[in-house]
Order: sequence, then structure tokens, then C-alpha cells
Amino acid sequence: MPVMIAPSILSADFSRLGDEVRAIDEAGADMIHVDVMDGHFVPNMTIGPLVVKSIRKVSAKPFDVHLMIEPVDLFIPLFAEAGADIITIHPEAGPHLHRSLQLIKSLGKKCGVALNPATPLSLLEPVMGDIDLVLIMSVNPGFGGQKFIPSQLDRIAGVASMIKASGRDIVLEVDGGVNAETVKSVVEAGATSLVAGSAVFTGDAADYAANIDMLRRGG
Ligand SMILES: O=C(CO)[C@@H](O)[C@H](O)COP(=O)(O)O
Ligand SMILES: [Fe+2]
Repeated sequence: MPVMIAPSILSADFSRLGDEVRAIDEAGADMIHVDVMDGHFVPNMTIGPLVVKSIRKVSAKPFDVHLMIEPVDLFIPLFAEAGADIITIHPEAGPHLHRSLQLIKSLGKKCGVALNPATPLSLLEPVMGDIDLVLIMSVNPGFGGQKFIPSQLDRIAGVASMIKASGRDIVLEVDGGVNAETVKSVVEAGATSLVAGSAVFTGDAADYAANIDMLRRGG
């Protein structure tokens, strides 16, 4: 199956957010990646459920919502209600990862676990039977446009093996610093979904399709 491309709207022009979401939809994005930051779990702030609800009207593509907020449980129902399709959480963002994942599932949404560059892969083991997606952060979360951390390649391969061993259909998403230079090694390591902010939102809207195609072809 070809790798999926999930442009991160963190690198979009927020003064024209609706148009930017429409542009990546028309440019062939498989999912719309939404980075939610609280100024506490990560040193940056972005958007809340109201904005998600409003851009939801612009695209029918799956909304892949990456929550970088702590405590996270309180906000899961709000993003589900706002129109998220996949809700991905960090294990550090609450006391009970399994309970938070069940909450997402109980709301009829797909659930994912995001691992920071230094978070042990072993945290995934108890929830491999529950999740739809693993997100490997290949930069420290909080900002777009950072440099890919090469040590994450072995971790991507490690998660790919865990997914294979589980026999389940779990998306392996890689997020951070995915661009023309890094994409080939990320896909070779086993990624099945690529988040890309700065590599997609470069040039004007007319270039987005070419940027997405470049990533899909592997650089
Ligand atoms: O979750 C995050 C950052 O915390 C990402 O989704 C970034 O938005 C990816 O941006 P690029 O590294 O592709 O520019
Ligand atoms: Fe993200």
C-alpha cells in the first residue's frame, strides 16, 4: 500500500486557514494533521476544538488530531465532538493511558499513541491490542520546521516489528522533519503515514500537490 501523507496545518498560513485546508485536500492529502498544543505539555500554543469544528466543514478527509495537551482526558470528548476522526495522545499526558484510549474508542473514534524521541517503545506493549495508530515523533514536539533526529530511524523499525508481530492493522506514522532529504529512510524504516508541515506548505498553494507527490514518491 502506498504511504499516506498527512500535511500538518501547523505550517499553514493561519490567517487563511480554511483556504489552506481546502488546498491540501485538493492537492491529494490523505489526512489532515492537526497539532493541538497547550503551552504546558509543549512550549507552544495552537488551536482548540472551536477551530477544528470550523475547518471540519472545509474537508471530508480524515482529521488526524495530535493532542499535545496535559491533562488530556478532559479534552478528548471536545475534540471528538469537533470532528476528529483519529485522536492521538502522549502517554505522559495522563495517569492512565489504557483508560484514555478506551475513552477515545467509546466516542467512536480511532485512537493513537504518540511517542516523544526519548519515550521507551515498551510503553506500547500493553496497548498494542487497542490502538489504530502509533506516532513516532522524530523531533521534540512543539514546533514545525525542526531537524529530523536520526536515532528515530531504529525506533521506527522497532515499532514496525511490533506491529507485524501483533498481526493488527496499525498505522505507523512519523512526525517531524520529514522532507526531501529524510523521507526515503523514514519509509524504508517502515513508516506507513508521513506527517509533513514545512515540506508541504512551501511555495504557494499551486505547489502543494507537487510537494505531496514528492513525499509519496520517496523524495
Ligand atoms: O507535532 C508536530 C510538532 O510538535 C508536527 O506535526 C509538526 O508540525 C511537523 O512539522 P514539520 O517538522 O514537518 O515542519
Ligand atoms: Fe504532529
